[in-house]
Amino acid sequence: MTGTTVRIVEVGPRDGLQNEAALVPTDTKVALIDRLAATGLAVVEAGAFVSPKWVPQMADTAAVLAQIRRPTGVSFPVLVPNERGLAQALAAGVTEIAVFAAASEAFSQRNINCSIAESLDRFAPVARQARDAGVTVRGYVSCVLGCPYEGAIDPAKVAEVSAHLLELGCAEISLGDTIGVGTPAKAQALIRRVARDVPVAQLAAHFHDTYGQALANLLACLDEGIRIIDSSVAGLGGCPYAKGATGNVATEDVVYMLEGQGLSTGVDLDALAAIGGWISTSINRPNASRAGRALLAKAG
Ligand SMILES: CC(C)(COP(=O)([O-])OP(=O)([O-])OC[C@H]1O[C@@H](n2cnc3c(N)ncnc32)[C@H](O)[C@@H]1OP(=O)([O-])[O-])[C@@H](O)C(=O)NCCC(=O)NCCSC(=O)C[C@@](C)(O)CC(=O)[O-]
Repeated sequence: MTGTTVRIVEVGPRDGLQNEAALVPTDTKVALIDRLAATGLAVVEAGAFVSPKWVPQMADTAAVLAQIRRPTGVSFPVLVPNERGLAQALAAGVTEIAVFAAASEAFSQRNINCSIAESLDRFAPVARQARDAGVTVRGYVSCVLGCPYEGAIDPAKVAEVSAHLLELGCAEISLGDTIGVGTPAKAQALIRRVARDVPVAQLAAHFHDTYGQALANLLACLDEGIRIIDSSVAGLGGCPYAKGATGNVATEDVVYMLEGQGLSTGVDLDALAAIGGWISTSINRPNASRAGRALLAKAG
């Protein structure tokens, strides 16, 4: 694996901040995204065109997109739940969107107020119109290793939803352990099952770190050929539907582990650690990155 490149999808400004109770000022979001985009990250998820009643924190996504610098080589995808969200995304000049489904019926209802089948029907015209406009589409599947309402999830269901998203034209499918309950053997079994229906090169691992298993799970996924990892600077985030659920695995921790394993990320870890420290202080939350805290302590 040494020398292999792993693409990191930074989801902090979206998945991380969407759960903050206090509204984060637009200027802070813009500064966060601009700083992240200067670290060597190729993808920084910038927001979501969802209902502001459901997720008030993402209500300023258009304003954020209007103000960020957009350096060449960095993409700034946004989440889109329906055609209305797509229209807003296209008006904002995005080049990449993500639709989001779940492998759990109960989670799908709570998150987007419809069944899995209804969500996939809803995404069909979204994906088609996006691709017609030259916009790349990513697909998320939530609850791939467990659901706060349904408990264990059958990997075959994850494979079925993932394959459907692929058929709709998603360029890649991100597998979300939304509540961070997975363990390495389960993560490995999941990837093996899903990879029977979706090429592993088109799969991303999106792990929350609630039970402290995310890095171990990622290693198991890397062994299975996964080369796209979602993570959140300073481990920002949580899940409104699962008490105690923490944010995504911290980007600093992922970069530290990958580079230590001889894998290449192209990301400036010291710069990332500084951003993690800054955003944690700015929004008054603990910095959840172990590597970030260690690097900041070392730097004095
Ligand atoms: C899907 C809906 C819209 C259905 O919501 P609904 O209430 O069933 O739909 P609706 O069509 O009846 O719309 C309700 C209201 O929202 C408005 N609306 C409708 N669409 C939009 C839009 N695009 N932008 C702005 N406003 C919108 C619409 O106009 C209406 O406003 P009202 O008439 O009541 O004033 C809603 O449930 C929703 O927005 N859900 C978003 C939930 C969300 O963002 N969750 C977090 C992201 S997923 C995630 O974090 C998991 C992930 C991806 O990270 C992976 C993992 O870790 O598992």
